[in-house]
Amino acid sequence: MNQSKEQRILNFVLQNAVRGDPCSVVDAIDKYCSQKEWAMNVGDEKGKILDKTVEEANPSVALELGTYCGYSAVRISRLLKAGARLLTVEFNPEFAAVAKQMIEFAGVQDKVKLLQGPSEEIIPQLKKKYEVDTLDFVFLDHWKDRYTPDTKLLQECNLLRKGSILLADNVIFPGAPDFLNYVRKSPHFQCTNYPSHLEYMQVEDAMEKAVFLG
Ligand SMILES: O=C(c1ccccc1)c1ccc(O)c(O)c1[N+](=O)[O-]
Ligand SMILES: [Mg+2]
Repeated sequence: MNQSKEQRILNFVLQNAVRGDPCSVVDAIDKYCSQKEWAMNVGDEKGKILDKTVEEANPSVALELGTYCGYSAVRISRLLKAGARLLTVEFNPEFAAVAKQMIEFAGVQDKVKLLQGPSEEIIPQLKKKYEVDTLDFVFLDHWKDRYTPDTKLLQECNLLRKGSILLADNVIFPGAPDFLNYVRKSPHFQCTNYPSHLEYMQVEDAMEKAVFLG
């Protein structure tokens, strides 16, 4: 059966990266997706903004919405302190299967828990089923029309605490206008915009950081 683009990306990583070396996995994905086939990984330019925000948050518990092939899960988890964990949610089972192999090859499987299913079902389970108290960092990179409802759901489920940092990808392209409107108008968030470009393209994009104020 014909391979999917995501399987081709994984195969390139298996052939060209170093097992147990997360940076080599990130670099291999960026090499493939910039030279061979575009894919919706956050990429290296926005990835550097992600890195800085993860370092600022220094999370004990982080959540990612939108695993895709595992690029940002590997990128985030390589920066986590000992004992910290990343929960990453992917709706698409084919993407999740590729991401699982990507995470294991990178050697970060002990830091990362991959949850396959709809974010709106998984978020309400985080406290009881996944033993989360509150989230220190949340990376939003899934369907853009889910950013706002899932942010509201995180608040309703008491998963945010004073100082929790949300970072949203693609707020310019493809765009998340209702999310920008929501967090920028809310008295519960302090927002910062980081202009950048769509991964592997010369198209304007940006990331938005929203710090929960309690
Ligand atoms: O929505 C798309 C998209 C739309 C159409 C075709 C391909 C991708 C997209 C584009 C860049 C992203 O960084 C990203 O996270 C996404 N996404 O789906 O989550
Ligand atoms: Mg994205």
